[in-house]
Amino acid sequence: MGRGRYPARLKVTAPPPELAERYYRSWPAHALYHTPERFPPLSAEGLFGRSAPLTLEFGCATGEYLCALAAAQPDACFVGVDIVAKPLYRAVERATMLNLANILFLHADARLLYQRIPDAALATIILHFPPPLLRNRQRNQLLVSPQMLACAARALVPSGYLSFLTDHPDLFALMQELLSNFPALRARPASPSELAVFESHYHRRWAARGREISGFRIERIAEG
Ligand SMILES: C[S@@+](CC[C@H](N)C(=O)[O-])C[C@H]1O[C@@H](n2cnc3c(N)ncnc32)[C@H](O)[C@@H]1O
Repeated sequence: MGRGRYPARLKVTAPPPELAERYYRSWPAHALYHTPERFPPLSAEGLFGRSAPLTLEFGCATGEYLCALAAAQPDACFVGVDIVAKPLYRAVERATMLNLANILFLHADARLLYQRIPDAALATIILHFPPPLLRNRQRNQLLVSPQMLACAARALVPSGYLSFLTDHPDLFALMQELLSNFPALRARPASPSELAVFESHYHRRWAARGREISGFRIERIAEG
């Protein structure tokens, strides 16, 4: 079954400079790879200049889910990352309409960001409906990976958690298999309604197609 071309079809334009300055950063892959020290640490201090619980969404698309969280929790900070720019332009429109002061969108490859996240910088990581790139030639593009889990095990605060949802049974099984190598992370299967405060565009889309949606709540174990 096709996964759709929704972001490619979006009719949006790049935000004007004042809104880009407020809500949008672009961290190009070649610069992140060769000169990562040019970029600030991915933390509340580094990006917002304040100390606050930080939620990071890998693959946030149009920011629908993250903007709703940011509006509900004005004292916390939120960063949405996506490798495609167009949906992030829509995310900036949403943040502007809601006049949010606690959210940023980062145009970047999540896989190159792990190294920029300091230890214990994140309260929550959201990984909802990442693309199931399970063919051999796509495997190195997967966000469900040992590198992402190693990042979570180190970058989450103790008792912080990663919320993972997928409509793809093989991706769920892969996550389960990888988790067994991370004793610092305690995972339990969790229902979509426990993990998501509401259903995003993709959530609704896969549910409407009758796909079973499953997830894990993956917590960093607090040191004893
Ligand atoms: C199916 S959408 C899910 C959107 C959102 N999380 C939701 O729940 O509705 C997956 C998103 O992951 C993004 N993505 C895929 N690989 C990525 C990567 N390496 N880094 C950042 N974003 C990525 C895609 O561009 C796409 O917007």
